[in-house]
Amino acid sequence: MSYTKPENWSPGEEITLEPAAELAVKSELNNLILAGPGAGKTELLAQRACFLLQTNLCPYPQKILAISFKKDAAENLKNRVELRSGKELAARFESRTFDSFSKQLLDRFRLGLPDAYRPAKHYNILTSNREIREIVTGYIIERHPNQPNWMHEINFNVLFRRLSDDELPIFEDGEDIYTWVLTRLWNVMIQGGNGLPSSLTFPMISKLADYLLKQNPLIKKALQVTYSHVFLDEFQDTTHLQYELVKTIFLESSVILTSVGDDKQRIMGWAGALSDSFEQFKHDFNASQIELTHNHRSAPRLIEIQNVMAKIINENATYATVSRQHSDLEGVCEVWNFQTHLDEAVFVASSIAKRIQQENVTPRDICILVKQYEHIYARNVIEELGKQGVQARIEKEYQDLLAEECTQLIIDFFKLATIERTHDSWVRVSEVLSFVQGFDPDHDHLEILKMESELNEHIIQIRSKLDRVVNDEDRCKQEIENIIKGIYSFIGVEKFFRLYPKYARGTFFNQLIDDSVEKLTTAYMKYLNWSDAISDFIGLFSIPIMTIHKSKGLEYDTVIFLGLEDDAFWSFQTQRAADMCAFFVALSRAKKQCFFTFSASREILRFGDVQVRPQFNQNLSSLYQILQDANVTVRHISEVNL
Ligand SMILES: Nc1ncnc2c1ncn2[C@@H]1O[C@H](COP(=O)(O)OP(=O)(O)OP(=O)(O)O)[C@@H](O)[C@H]1O
Repeated sequence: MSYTKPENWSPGEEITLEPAAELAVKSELNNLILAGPGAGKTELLAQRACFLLQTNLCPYPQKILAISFKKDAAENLKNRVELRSGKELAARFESRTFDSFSKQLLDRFRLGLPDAYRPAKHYNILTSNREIREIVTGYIIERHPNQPNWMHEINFNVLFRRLSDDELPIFEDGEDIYTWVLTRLWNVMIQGGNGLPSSLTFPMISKLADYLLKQNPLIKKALQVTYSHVFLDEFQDTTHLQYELVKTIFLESSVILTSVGDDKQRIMGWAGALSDSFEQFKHDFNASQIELTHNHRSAPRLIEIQNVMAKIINENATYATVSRQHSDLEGVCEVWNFQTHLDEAVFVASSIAKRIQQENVTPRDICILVKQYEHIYARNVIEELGKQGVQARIEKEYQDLLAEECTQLIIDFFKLATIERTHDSWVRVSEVLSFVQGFDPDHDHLEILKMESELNEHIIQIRSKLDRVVNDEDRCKQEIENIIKGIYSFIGVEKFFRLYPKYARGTFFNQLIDDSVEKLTTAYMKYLNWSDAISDFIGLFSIPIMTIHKSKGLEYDTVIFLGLEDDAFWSFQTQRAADMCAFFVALSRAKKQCFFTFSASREILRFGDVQVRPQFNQNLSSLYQILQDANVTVRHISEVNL
């Protein structure tokens, strides 16, 4: 492998780094990089990874660890690095979510925990507080029926918080009822019994990983040697637990940390994001602060509005400047007012349809955002879009599945068997196969040629099977399932699991395969041709609909936010800062156009029922005032306009 000298390294073709970004890319110190939306924070991490790998400043065989919040963000970063530096170098770039990183630590080093805190090998993962409450009220009461009336003294919100906050091991303190419950809760969740499997939540997993590293300094040392550099993306949303784990592993080591973030996009406060993560990081890691000012994403008019909002969220916010790719007047932001959600649906759907038909915009360039309950807020818009021949889908049902390597591989095999020009898929599949087989691309030429010829054969077989799929849902599903099983037995499931150990545990892999089979069947039955079915599965034909939380880090030509109303922002009075940040995230996803709707009546969820209710914007009046001050047009759309 030949490496580039640091002084000769340059970023990719379309990328120009502002001086502060170049400094951050090449720095050999701990840095906190602060920048607004679209400033290229994620891009900067990708560039920095390429710089460190291509120059060998991350010296072989050491690795870079990048931690993101969402699976698709981690995947996106990994893909950008792979694209620029090739799979071989990118193999030393480990891009993960916090949850997957802490789970991997626990799974690998579980035996380093004392018995009392060692979960079963195949523990269950719980994702809701409701399940924990059931364990407390069911299992603990059953085992300790004679305890005093402690249930009445327990505030479950405090208990949930302390389950992830209290240091391990927990010591019972007679003065503190919570320690009594927590000791038993940890015990029953770790050991399981009476029909309950060993069960953990992700915060508990993080806590256990932290505990195990504190107990085993040698494992900690090994991690410090494994990684030369660590990246922390979206650092504004780091929780206390996550930050503790980072400190436990990397504080006072020679590992170089780069954190990037934007305090105006802090929208995970409800999930325990630290409010002073930037200050803590600078202090603990003696990190320098670097600020970026360009906005590479949005048109000038939108940046103008973002700048107004940014100052209100944080009076010290840096003024974002326009990157050169736009003309001065570009960018549209409007509020659309309707009498009913049905009027809203008709107008939104026809505006979208018009834009797609007349302006060369694809469904994937447009995004519909809501604050919560996508299926309620967007139901009528989806229906109206359908009438106009435009598909829209609730993206969370696909986002995680499509970000998985095992799903991407299935898509690549299907593309190779059904679509003609698929060079990228060929390269990806043959790279995975070489990796799985342990071939060295510089030396094992003959083996790779043989493998590629077998791959070709296998693809021909898949093609003939796909050609025979019939217009019968059950048989179609069965055939797709067989083809996918065939793909994994061709690759070698055990070997594939060694490359991605996350799939070897529990039923995760099987669930992903079942889900892919289900969704591919639905897509095929819709089009009865494979090229369209695959495009549909990966979402090319549909407008994505998601919550603001799910839209973090993403960007679209046009963003339409449905329901800028008091009911959607029900906590605005008590959580003004968090809701302003959420609004800012929505606004800043748009490259060219951003619309917010208000409807005087709409369907909302009330006491478990969907009901039509009048809507108001009094609680949001300060937000509307900001939009008015920024000269955002408010359009009243009546039946006449429809
Ligand atoms: N240096 C650059 N030159 C040109 N384009 C860039 C540069 N950096 C980023 N971009 C482009 O600008 C857009 C925004 O970049 P990116 O997603 O990295 O921003 P971000 O700061 O992470 O945004 P956010 O915080 O809003 O999620 C992307 O389309 C990216 O390709």
